[in-house]
Amino acid sequence: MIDKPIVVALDYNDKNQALSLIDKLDPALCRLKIGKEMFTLFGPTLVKEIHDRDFDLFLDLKFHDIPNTVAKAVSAAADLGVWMTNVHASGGLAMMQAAKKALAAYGNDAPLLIAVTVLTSMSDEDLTLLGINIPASAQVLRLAKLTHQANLDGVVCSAQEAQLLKSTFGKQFNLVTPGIRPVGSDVGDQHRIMTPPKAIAAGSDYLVIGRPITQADDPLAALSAIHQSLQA
Ligand SMILES: O=c1ccn([C@@H]2O[C@H](COP(=O)(O)O)[C@@H](O)[C@H]2O)c(=O)[nH]1
Repeated sequence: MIDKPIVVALDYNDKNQALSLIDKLDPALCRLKIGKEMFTLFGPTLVKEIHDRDFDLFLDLKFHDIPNTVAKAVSAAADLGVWMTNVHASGGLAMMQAAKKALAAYGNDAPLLIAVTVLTSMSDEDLTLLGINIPASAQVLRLAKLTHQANLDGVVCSAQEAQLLKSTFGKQFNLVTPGIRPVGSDVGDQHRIMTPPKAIAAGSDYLVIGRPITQADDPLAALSAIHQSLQA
């Protein structure tokens, strides 16, 4: 198991609420993620406030645009000093290659660049509605191949595809898996889910976990129970 596999997804509309949770967390034990909601509300200032607290930050903005625009967007993310950022693999090979090339200028300071395959909220039926008539796992594999070809650092997928992708692309290709649900927690809008220990056993490198922690009555206790479940 990778060091610090848990990435807490902070999806709050209240910065103080987020900071009050962050201030109770230990940067030696977990990483953090902010996405479209918090970055749109609080921008680079929040990124700095999180970095000031010594956390590795995944800036989950899922860029999906023409190559030139995405290359500039990932460079802007790199300028913020984030640990990881991402694009949508369905933006295509040329877009992912342009993004990767833009980060070369940052050398060892470049963030990890990964690509979203199929959102964990989507089922096979949702793909059919988009005219994609193959199972989600097959579409994930197809987009992961493109991502690997573009030399990105890994993909966002569900833990349900982790075993297939690890055996296809090997250890170095990072698998970042949202849709993590401890036994008994609300599934919400997620479809392709797995528990934390099963996700690690399947080959997930990073477990992105939001509401099971942030919406818990005691977020610290929820996080600590997940930690414990991974040590067993
Ligand atoms: O396929 C994806 C890509 C990103 N996400 C993000 O992960 C978290 C999950 O939060 P939960 O509350 O644990 O469901 C959230 O920020 C999503 O934007 C994803 O769920 N699936």
